[in-house]
Amino acid sequence: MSETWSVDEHLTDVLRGLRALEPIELQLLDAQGCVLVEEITVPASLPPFDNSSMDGYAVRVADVEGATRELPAVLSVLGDVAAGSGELPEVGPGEAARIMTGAPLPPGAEAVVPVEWTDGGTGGGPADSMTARSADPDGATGEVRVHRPAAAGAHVRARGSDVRSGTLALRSGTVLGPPQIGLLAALGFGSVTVRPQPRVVVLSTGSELAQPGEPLANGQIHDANSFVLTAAARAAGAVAYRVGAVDDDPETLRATIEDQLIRADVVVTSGGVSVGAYDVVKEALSGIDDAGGHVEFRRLAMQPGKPQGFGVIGRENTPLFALPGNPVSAYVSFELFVRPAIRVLLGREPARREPVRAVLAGDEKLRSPAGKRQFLRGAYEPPAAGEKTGTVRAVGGAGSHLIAALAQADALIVLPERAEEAAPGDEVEVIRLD
Ligand SMILES: Nc1nc2c(c(=O)[nH]1)N[C@H]1C(S)=C(S)[C@@H](COP(=O)(O)OP(=O)(O)OC[C@H]3O[C@@H](n4cnc5c(N)ncnc54)[C@H](O)[C@@H]3O)O[C@H]1N2
Ligand code: MOO
Repeated sequence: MSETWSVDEHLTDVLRGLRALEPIELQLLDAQGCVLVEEITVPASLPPFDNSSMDGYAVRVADVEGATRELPAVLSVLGDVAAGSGELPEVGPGEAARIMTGAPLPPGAEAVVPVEWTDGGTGGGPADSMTARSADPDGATGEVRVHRPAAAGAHVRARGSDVRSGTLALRSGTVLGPPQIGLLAALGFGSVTVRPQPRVVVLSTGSELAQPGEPLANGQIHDANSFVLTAAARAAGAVAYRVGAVDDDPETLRATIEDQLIRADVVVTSGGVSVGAYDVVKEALSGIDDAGGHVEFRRLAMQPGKPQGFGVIGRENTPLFALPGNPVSAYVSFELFVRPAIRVLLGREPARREPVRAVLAGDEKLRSPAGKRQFLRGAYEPPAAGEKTGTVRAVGGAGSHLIAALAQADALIVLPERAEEAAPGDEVEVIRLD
């Protein structure tokens, strides 16, 4: 491990061999966050039929022409048309049908007058609302007095006014968020063809690790990394499986990883990659596996996150990231290398987060080791009204064990290799973590 790689060289090497996952057909809700790989053409117009946008009365325009409170149009009510009604009355001259929002406009009717423009069939003043059918089963009989005229098409949502049959609803390459899933459902698609979410298996290593919720024996700490990395994988759009902590024993680790390969598009480990006598990941994965896979361990010119392992393992050449064990190092490494890899597998562009510029706030200089790219934790404030640049202040120090400060941060302050310090008021590069 004498050579040192830059952050950019490592990321390029990591992404070089990765391709988006092969498309599969998924049920709508399983496709959330996935990239669509087919053009969706509208099979049938939406709405599928002319329907009412108000609770009221479906009328003929000529019947309500000139109607006023003093001289109402008096129409005989044929009955109710509720949403979902399949059988519709024919509305003839002098007639009206009581109609609910979303119900099909019955033949003969040309407009809807809202119930508030009528006496609601009571013979009294203007109605506020209809009486529930359960309380007044005869509410849709007798006469209704209409107090205002309505133009043709008033309060009617025309067939195809949302989307027309045969037009393009969603382009291939669209990321399916809640509104797109809603549209697909409205169009009647139960499943779609997408690039699936990568399955990421996360395991941490270290005989000192205890499961959160369990008491600590002497020398033990709770396993934070398998949780932060699983959560980060989910936030990046993957399906993540947390295996938990494996003891510092190379045979156990090898066997655990092998068992997990069946459900992994990516494996992420934490810990055991530095130069100690118990650095189990390095020990278990150095060299070439039975299927010809190989994990390379490197030293990067960055802080935190100096020791890194990356390669492919098993028969499927599954990418494996061996991240350093310090919790901040593990998380920062994930954001810089694993997240872009997940985005590539998802087929999502851009794979990397675009950094933004921000003015360094606070009253202390930040220091950075020469020749290393440093990622300090920061709290970012977007630009104030009229400003172009936001501000960022450092949260906590540079130590890679400072997980409490990490939890207060929403950004990484990037100090480049050439910089040894940044002073308050300087413009710095920031990677936002939201
Ligand atoms: N002589 C040297 N020592 C170290 C070097 C070096 O260059 N020379 N590099 C340091 C750097 S930088 C890092 S980063 C770490 C990386 O160490 P490992 O990846 O081997 O990780 P461990 O030794 O297993 O653990 C490091 C640290 O993090 C704690 N840890 C580990 N896993 C978890 C977890 N799942 N949850 C919470 N905390 C965890 C662990 O207890 C250690 O304190 O090596 C330095 N040493
Ligand atoms: O690479 Mo280590 O992450 O500096 O603590």
